Amino acid sequence: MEKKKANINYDDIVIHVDDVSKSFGDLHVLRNVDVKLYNGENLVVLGRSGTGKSVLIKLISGLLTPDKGNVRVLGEVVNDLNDRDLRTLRQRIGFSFQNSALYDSMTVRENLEFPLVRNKRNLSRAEINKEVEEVLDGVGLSQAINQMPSELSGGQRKRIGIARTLILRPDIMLYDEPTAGLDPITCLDINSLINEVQERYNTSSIIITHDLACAKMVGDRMVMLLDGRFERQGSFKEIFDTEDSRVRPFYDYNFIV
Ligand SMILES: Nc1ncnc2c1ncn2[C@@H]1O[C@H](COP(=O)(O)OP(=O)(O)OP(=O)(O)O)[C@@H](O)[C@H]1O
Repeated sequence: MEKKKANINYDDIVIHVDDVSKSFGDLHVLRNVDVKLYNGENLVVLGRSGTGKSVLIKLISGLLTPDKGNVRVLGEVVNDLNDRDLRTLRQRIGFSFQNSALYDSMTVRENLEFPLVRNKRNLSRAEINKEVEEVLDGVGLSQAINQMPSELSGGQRKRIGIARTLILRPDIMLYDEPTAGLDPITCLDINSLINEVQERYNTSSIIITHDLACAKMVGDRMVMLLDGRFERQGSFKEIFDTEDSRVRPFYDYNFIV
């Protein structure tokens, strides 16, 4: 399923990982990596386990600093920011991670209120209710407002997790393996949601995935980490139009085996 053309502003670079290298001792994870995320774009990052995709996300969110090069996010050089400015910047980034679980003892409403109350302290009760209802509607789960997470399916919990991130109206969304562990129909559902979020909230997103159907459905552009570099960039077709033995197995495993 090909993706609908998105409204991308190629004059506005939202994230620029600019000639970045990162090593841990003798392990050279990223070598002179250069990648840009444009305003309104969904960028898919592919790569084998252990190639440095999480390291890339940690560099973008300021949890790691590069050995060389700069990471620019929303006009700020992340590696130059002090703790307070980094916290402010992180509020503009939504993280949808596999382990960003919901609080089991709270209802869906309470789960969604939590980041709002913590980050926007001066909101009235009516404003909080409005935000919660709007964002739940946005992920198609208005009816779940008073349910406990344990009463929801894996796909629904994932949707609520994304809603909890969206409630702070981030400019950027970072999705780490959004379809991992979900059945194919729920995967389709989550992929559609990622595209709906892009359209409705005008977000720019990085999606890390091993699921090529997901990559194809949500990605406006793809990059593949190979031996510490983004050697392959482009459309799905451009990435996989190769006999490179480091690349072919991704395609073959997803679509042929
Ligand atoms: N803080 C750290 N200290 C030492 N080594 C690290 C650290 N963080 C990551 N690494 C190493 O860097 C390499 C890349 O790790 P990373 O977690 O980015 O891989 P990944 O591509 O996200 O893998 P996966 O798809 O399995 O999640 C791994 O070999 C990992 O052990």
